[in-house]
Amino acid sequence: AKESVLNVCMDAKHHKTKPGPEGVLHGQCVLWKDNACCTANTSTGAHQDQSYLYNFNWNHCGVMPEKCKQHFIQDTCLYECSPNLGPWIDQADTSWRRERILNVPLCKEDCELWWEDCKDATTCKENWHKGWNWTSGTNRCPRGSICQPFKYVFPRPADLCEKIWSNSYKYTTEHRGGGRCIQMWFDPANGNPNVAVAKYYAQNGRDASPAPRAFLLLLPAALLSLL
Ligand SMILES: Nc1nc(=O)c2nc(CNc3ccc(C(=O)N[C@@H](CCC(=O)O)C(=O)O)cc3)cnc2[nH]1
Repeated sequence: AKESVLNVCMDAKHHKTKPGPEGVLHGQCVLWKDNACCTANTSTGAHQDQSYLYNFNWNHCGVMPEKCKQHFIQDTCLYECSPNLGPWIDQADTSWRRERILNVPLCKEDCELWWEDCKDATTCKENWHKGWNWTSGTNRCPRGSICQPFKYVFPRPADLCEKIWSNSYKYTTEHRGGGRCIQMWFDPANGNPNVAVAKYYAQNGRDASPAPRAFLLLLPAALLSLL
């Protein structure tokens, strides 16, 4: 098992160097207060429009509906606070972060509810990491782009979850509670379910998924049958 990827924080813009308890985390980030990569300040920023975190403007195509914004806040909390994303940490080497997350297997329900609650919100871009007009100090739609409902920009839930943050997430058909996918939302009364998910992927490889694994197990028999 690759223990080194368990209980770690990525080397990015606002992350702590090591996870640890935080007395108070704000609002939706409270789920991570027993063990977090974010500070209280970062958790507060996660809830603000155009916070100091990235000066990012959710309302770049009109006001983002509250039910949609909740998912973006939860995404920010997971991204900034989770100590269980180690198996998916990758080099980023951009101006604002050394490391990023890549292909975190997001639970089907979390992705689908995010899409459902945002399908009528509007945006002008598919990838929110790059290509904005920042001349005003916050991100505005670049020339030539048009504001459209999410359901046209991201026809399926997978398009939203995967494309919006440059493949931070991978859409999966794994279900919440099954221990094979990362949950953006969970009930902290039952502990953090993502601890076991990170452990599983640390042991089995971050690309572990039932179909390729079954294939790999059968591969020796298939090769022998050729002799
Ligand atoms: N799940 C998840 N994964 C992430 O990677 C993530 N990243 C952010 C950070 N968001 C952003 C968005 C834009 C810029 C930005 O400055 N974009 C510039 C290019 C900067 C560069 O690449 O050097 C631009 O061109 O718009 C920075 C951070 C927020 N939530 C996330 N949530």
